[in-house]
Amino acid sequence: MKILNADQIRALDKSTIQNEPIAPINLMERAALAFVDWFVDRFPNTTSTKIFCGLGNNGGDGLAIARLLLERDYPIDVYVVRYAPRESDDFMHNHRRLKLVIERIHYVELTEDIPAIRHNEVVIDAILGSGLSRPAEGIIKDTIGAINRAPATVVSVDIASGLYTDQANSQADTIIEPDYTVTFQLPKLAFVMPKNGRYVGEWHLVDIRLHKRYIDHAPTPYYYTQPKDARLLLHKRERFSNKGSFGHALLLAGSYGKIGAAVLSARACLRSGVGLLTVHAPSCGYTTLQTAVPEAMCRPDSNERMLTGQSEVDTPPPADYSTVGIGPGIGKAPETLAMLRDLLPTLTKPMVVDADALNLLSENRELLDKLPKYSILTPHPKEFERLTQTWKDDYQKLELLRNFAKKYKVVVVLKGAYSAVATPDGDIHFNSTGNPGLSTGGTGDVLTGVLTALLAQGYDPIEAAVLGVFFHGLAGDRAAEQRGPIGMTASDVVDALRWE
Ligand SMILES: NC(=O)C1=CN([C@@H]2O[C@H](COP(=O)(O)OP(=O)(O)OC[C@H]3O[C@@H](n4cnc5c(N)ncnc54)[C@H](O)[C@@H]3O)[C@@H](O)[C@H]2O)[C@H](O)CC1
Ligand SMILES: [K+]
Repeated sequence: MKILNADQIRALDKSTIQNEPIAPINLMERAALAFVDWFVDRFPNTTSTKIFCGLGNNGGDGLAIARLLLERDYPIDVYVVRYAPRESDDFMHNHRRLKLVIERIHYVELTEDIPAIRHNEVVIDAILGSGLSRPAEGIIKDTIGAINRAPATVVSVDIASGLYTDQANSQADTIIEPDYTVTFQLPKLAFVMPKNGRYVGEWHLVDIRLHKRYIDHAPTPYYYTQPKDARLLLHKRERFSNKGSFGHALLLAGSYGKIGAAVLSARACLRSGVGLLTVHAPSCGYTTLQTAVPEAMCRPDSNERMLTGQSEVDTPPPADYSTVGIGPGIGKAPETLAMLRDLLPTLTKPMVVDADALNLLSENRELLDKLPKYSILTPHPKEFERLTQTWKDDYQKLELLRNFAKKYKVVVVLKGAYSAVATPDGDIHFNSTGNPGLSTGGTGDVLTGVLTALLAQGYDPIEAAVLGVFFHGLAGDRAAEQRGPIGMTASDVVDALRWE
């Protein structure tokens, strides 16, 4: 699913109006109806509801919503926040229509006009929408503040008033903090910015049948991965295939005290469909690995405690494996750095690089150019900051992410809420699965095993990253359902992995 910017959403409106064709006021009516269908499913018509309307089309939506809820016998109070001398045409049209069916419309011009809001009420926020062009000031700011301080449930129409659709707000901006945002047709970039969580709440899409051809042709680097997008990427398994058909992966993982990371990534790799797996780990981990992950072959490093790459067990060189995954629990010993330095020039196929392997790259940046093209890097924000620089906001972070992926021709999975998959051609795919329970030790090791398995099976690296992040997050959601987000562990995520 595409994510369009504010200008494109405006152009999409126009294109729908021209090509359907449909009168603007009827598109507004369609949007209002879609919102009301969502609303009546969640709030009974005994719910005391206050609708705050601005003077633009977001406000126009609010007036139409008020009229439609009144027709459904909801106890509605309407407050028009009169912040400017001019109203939009569609606002005026709905203003006239509403006055015919409602006893009284309240006008908020001074702070004393702002009503008290009770805890059992629902506030519908239709003050400012995607047309926000400057921070909320004056009576709008005061009204937003009052709504945020109130103990009511808040539902924002299209986007929280005061939140920019596709650019950073400043810390000082006053923005509605909704429990829900009901937006039209496509998600907004603001919704997948981790720092905006409190200004979005739980967001829902309602379809208002905007012009599909415009959407299909609209250029954007931003995408939102939905279940159907991910499932389309899944390779079907042929009946008569053998383990050789699904690749032989090599995982370089573990150090003294962190053999568990190697166990988790190995188990996840096997749970993600790899044909064969060899784990190269320090010899202290040999018995553990052979016991905990009997399905994996183990190549013990000559060093007891850390990876040097040497082993008395003779196996093919890393380049002969379908894919190499490196990083979980490896530490940053000089011997391990030396192994990485020797390893990279020998590899041409995309690999998976995680955790301390990323940190070693940050500290030895000349190695970045040695990465096989289209390798998948899986930093969490701190590791990404070390690879690049600090950023002032989520939007600058996206630019850093896109530039890094393009510069080194790698796929970067920036883990976190709405994990972002940045591709060498400058696209970013935001993930739709996962939950805060995944921020528990070891889930990154699990993702490394998942991605290594997908590359070993021949998935295109971009597809592997989008697919792997999706199903890893889905397994996290299942684990949270079974154990709760607090009690779940990375092992639960491995056990919850399912590929269908
Ligand atoms: N396709 C869709 O998504 C549809 C969306 N609809 C609704 O239309 C709004 C966008 O309408 P627009 O008039 O462009 O923007 P606003 O309603 O937000 O109007 C704001 C209005 O006020 C001015 N303004 C901007 N920032 C401020 C500010 N900080 N203080 C005061 N005034 C401000 C600006 O000049 C604008 O004109 C969208 O959100 C949906 O709710 C359609 O109804 C249906 C299709
Ligand atoms: K709004």
